[in-house]
Amino acid sequence: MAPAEAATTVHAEPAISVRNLRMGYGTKVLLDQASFDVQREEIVVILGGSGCGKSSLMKNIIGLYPPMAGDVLIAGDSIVSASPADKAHIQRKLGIMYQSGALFGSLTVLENVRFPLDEFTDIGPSQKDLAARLLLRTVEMGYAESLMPGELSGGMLKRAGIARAMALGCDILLLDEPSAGMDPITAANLDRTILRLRENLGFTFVVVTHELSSIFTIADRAVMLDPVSRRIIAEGKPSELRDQSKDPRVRQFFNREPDALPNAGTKRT
Ligand SMILES: Nc1ncnc2c1ncn2[C@@H]1O[C@H](COP(=O)(O)OP(=O)(O)OP(=O)(O)O)[C@@H](O)[C@H]1O
Repeated sequence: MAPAEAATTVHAEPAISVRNLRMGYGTKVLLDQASFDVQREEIVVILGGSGCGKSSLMKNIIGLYPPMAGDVLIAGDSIVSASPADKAHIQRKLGIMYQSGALFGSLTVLENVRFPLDEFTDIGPSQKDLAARLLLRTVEMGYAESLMPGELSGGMLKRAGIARAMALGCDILLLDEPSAGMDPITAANLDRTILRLRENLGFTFVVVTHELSSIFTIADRAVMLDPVSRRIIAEGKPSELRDQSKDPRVRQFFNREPDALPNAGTKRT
């Protein structure tokens, strides 16, 4: 394929396209009529109250659970209707890091990052080590390769988790609450890593997060879910949603306002 043609093809489709999705478990619907796109090299955050289905949406996007209705396209290919072989091929474009970072406690950091290469590739051991070292350097963790997960801070665990998620050559990363529970400096360092991966390597990100400072730092767009209506209630640039949304639930979230007190305005006797 000629370079010009390749460039056209690469940018023709959104990285992720969620189309009219209904998802949930059993008969319980968590989200319905959800449609949004994530463009290549975009950072989109998924927001919403606890239990509204953010992690479940990630799992539907990566094809771990089938939606009740609708479709999810990855670079134009449906992950929902793909054959098992095609689905595995599509999933190679996606890397996911769960809330815990989920490293194996009995393996060193380097072995953890090398693990997907051991499982899914037949490249030689020294090439695997080299690839794993490069990935660790990419997330500013080169110095920690021989440490055990139990010796890492929360921020280091997340970074190693990102390196492992990247190991199989994906270009779309889905991160589930990457900065939850971190001190502000560690969280800011992780935000910088995410922005650098986008700038330097062209990664696309979908990030579930509640952290307002992180949202305003990294997100090009936010998609907000609502557990009551089970719909997407807002989509757009975080600063515009904060300042211009007509929906009080959206303004409340972005301005970090508490709920109104039930008896507000009545005088206590
Ligand atoms: N595998 C499952 N089977 C059945 N119900 C599930 C399953 N996974 C999650 N749920 C339920 O679906 C709902 C949404 O869960 P989910 O983890 O997607 O929400 P969330 O928005 O990511 O929450 P949080 O912000 O607290 O992490 C919850 O009520 C949860 O108990």
